[in-house]
Amino acid sequence: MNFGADSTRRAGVHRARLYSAAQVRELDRRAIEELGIAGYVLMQRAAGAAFEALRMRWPQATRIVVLCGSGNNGGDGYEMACIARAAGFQVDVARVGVLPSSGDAVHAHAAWAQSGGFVSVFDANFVRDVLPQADVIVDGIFGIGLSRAVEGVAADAIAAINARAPKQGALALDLPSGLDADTGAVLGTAVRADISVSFIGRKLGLYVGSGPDHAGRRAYADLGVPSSLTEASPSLAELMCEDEIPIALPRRARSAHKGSHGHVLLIGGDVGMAGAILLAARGAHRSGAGLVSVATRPQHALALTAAHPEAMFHGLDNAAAVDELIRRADVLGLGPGLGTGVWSAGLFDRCVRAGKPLVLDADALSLLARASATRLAPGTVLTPHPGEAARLLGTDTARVQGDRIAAARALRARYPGAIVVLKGAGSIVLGEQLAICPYGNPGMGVGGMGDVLTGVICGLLAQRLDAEAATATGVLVHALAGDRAAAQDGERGLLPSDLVAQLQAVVNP
Ligand SMILES: NC(=O)C1=CN([C@@H]2O[C@H](COP(=O)(O)OP(=O)(O)OC[C@H]3O[C@@H](n4cnc5c(N)ncnc54)[C@H](O)[C@@H]3O)[C@@H](O)[C@H]2O)[C@H](O)CC1
Ligand SMILES: [K+]
Repeated sequence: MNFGADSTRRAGVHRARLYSAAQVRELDRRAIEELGIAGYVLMQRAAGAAFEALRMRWPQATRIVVLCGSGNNGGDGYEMACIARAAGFQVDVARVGVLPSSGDAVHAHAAWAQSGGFVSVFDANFVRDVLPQADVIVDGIFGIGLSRAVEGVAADAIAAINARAPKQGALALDLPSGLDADTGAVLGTAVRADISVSFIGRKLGLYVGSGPDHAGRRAYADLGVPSSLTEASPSLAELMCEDEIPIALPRRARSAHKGSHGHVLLIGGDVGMAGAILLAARGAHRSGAGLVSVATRPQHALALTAAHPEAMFHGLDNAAAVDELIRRADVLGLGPGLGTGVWSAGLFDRCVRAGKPLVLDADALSLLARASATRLAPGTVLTPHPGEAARLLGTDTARVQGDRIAAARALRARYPGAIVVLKGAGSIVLGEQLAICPYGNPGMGVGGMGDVLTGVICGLLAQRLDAEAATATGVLVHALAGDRAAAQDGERGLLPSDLVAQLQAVVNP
């Protein structure tokens, strides 16, 4: 399967592009009208690519069931049935809804019928008698044409796919049916696939919202649409990739010394919340900062020094004492365990006015939400999770999660020039570019992981990456370290310190 060159070259790295349904339709149209690639040929290529992906994922499979909707996604399914049968597979096809009545899918259905193929009606009998025989179920119900919440027989078909036996696989054509191609929202119900094969352009919805939960492994086939076309067409976002790290973090000069790698000042750790600022300090050190200072409550300074002697811990009785520490630092990270009381608010005001590279996280974001008139210096990094984003936007978490891209854009509109991280499955980094991180895992849904991220981003800023590069690279490094930690002993029980332990390997690829 050809992995397309639908990527953008950033600093020598190929970042795949992510598209909306409308943008892919435009690509389809231009491929057909400008390059003369017939829509039906694209459909045949889509079916061929999907069949190749099926063979690679399930090499022992000999029997498949293909569930076809009434549109061109169903057309892909009929074509795939023809190819599988010609390859010697036992193939059962059922229509979910009506047969195609227009478009290329009509030809595909005709090809299946002319090859002697039969089309069953998807119903309870089919679920009882035929579906359980399949090694793999192919989801050709809906693709980018999904336009409303799924119900009726389509919902029944999706439920049947999701109730498949553990030994059965599910391959989604273009998108898991029921998933919104643009936002990754589930419209009523959606297939949980083992693999989704996306055609011509990778759909953004596979990487954000509920996409990561439904897509399974995300494969892609360009169907022979040349990069000259995809590169010239608008896309919604870029997909971060591991290859960026050695480009963003070049080898160090042999003559380097601790002053060469910047000085981070982390501020937080209000009474009883010292752990958060300690995790941030470790994150900053493990991402390569030369010097790390921590401004915290006096009663924590001694214990923290014992826990992480590599950093310098300063106990502050009052906020004014932080001015000298800010003067000596290159980068400020504010928020982990900061609290929102008088001491905390005084530190917030001083950091926001300091005019130094600044990362605001956790309680600093709560203080920012309260300080409605605050203007942030361009390049300030905000790292909210969905709940913090909702507070900053004056909305609720469900709205943020319903369209994460829109929420990130709203945050950047509210704080012009800020670099926004919207954390969660498919973390979003919005600066000049909109980038999605496809790495990370549910084991990272543990308190403290965000504190580490704050430290990592500060550490990269201290090494003179620009705000957007430091933020994107920091999110990428953090997620990859989380995946390495999960690969060791699993996701459940994963701790921030396990992720910290993987950082050094990730930042030295
Ligand atoms: N040349 C091309 O365009 C290629 C397209 N490919 C495949 O085509 C689909 C998009 O096909 P389309 O016909 O536009 O829509 P769908 O098949 O995704 O949807 C079918 C049909 O269903 C109706 N519908 C929408 N929502 C619902 C709902 N909730 N309940 C019931 N019915 C619904 C609506 O009328 C749709 O038209 C694309 O994803 C690719 O798989 C080829 O792969 C490449 C060439
Ligand atoms: K589908």
